[in-house]
Amino acid sequence: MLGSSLLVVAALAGAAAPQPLEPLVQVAAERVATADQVAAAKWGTDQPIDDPAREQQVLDTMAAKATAMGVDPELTRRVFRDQIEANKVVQRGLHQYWAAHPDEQPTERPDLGEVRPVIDRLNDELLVEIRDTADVRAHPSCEGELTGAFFRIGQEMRLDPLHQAGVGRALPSVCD
Ligand SMILES: C=C(O[C@@H]1C=C(C(=O)O)C=C[C@H]1O)C(=O)O
Repeated sequence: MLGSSLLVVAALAGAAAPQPLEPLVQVAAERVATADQVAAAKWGTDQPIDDPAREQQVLDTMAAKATAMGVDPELTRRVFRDQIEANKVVQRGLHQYWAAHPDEQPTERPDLGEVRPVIDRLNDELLVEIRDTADVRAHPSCEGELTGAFFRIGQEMRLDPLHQAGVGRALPSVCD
């Protein structure tokens, strides 16, 4: 009897505590990772990193979807503004790196028209996470949870410093 209780306690102690913001940070990191493809699509073309029309479309689309899902559209705009800035941090970093290291420039040019639907899908996933984390985002422990998730996901995905910086830029509006 005592033995089996101890086993239960040991199992509970070993089980990872739920980390409610990790899925959100994971999606943000996957979105940041798309910057590699976007940067390669634009490299060597006259297509600028900043595309204000596309940004407006992302913000308006996600705000409308948020409203339909009962999520605050202004919060949604802030969070997605940060995702966009984060993506551009990584694109700029890569363009600077490639300019300085010609050997490492991309040898193929992805089609931006194929990358953007991937970003659209991640946008939808992120909005679901925003909706599903309302309680933890409003809690005083949010910043601590977020910092922990930021470092764990960075390690799990083996992010390099540029991408880790990108994910950091994606997160300031997450906690209420
Ligand atoms: C990712 C792109 O580059 C920039 C970043 C965007 C984003 O993160 O959604 C949107 C437009 C561009 O300013 C892109 O052009 O699609």
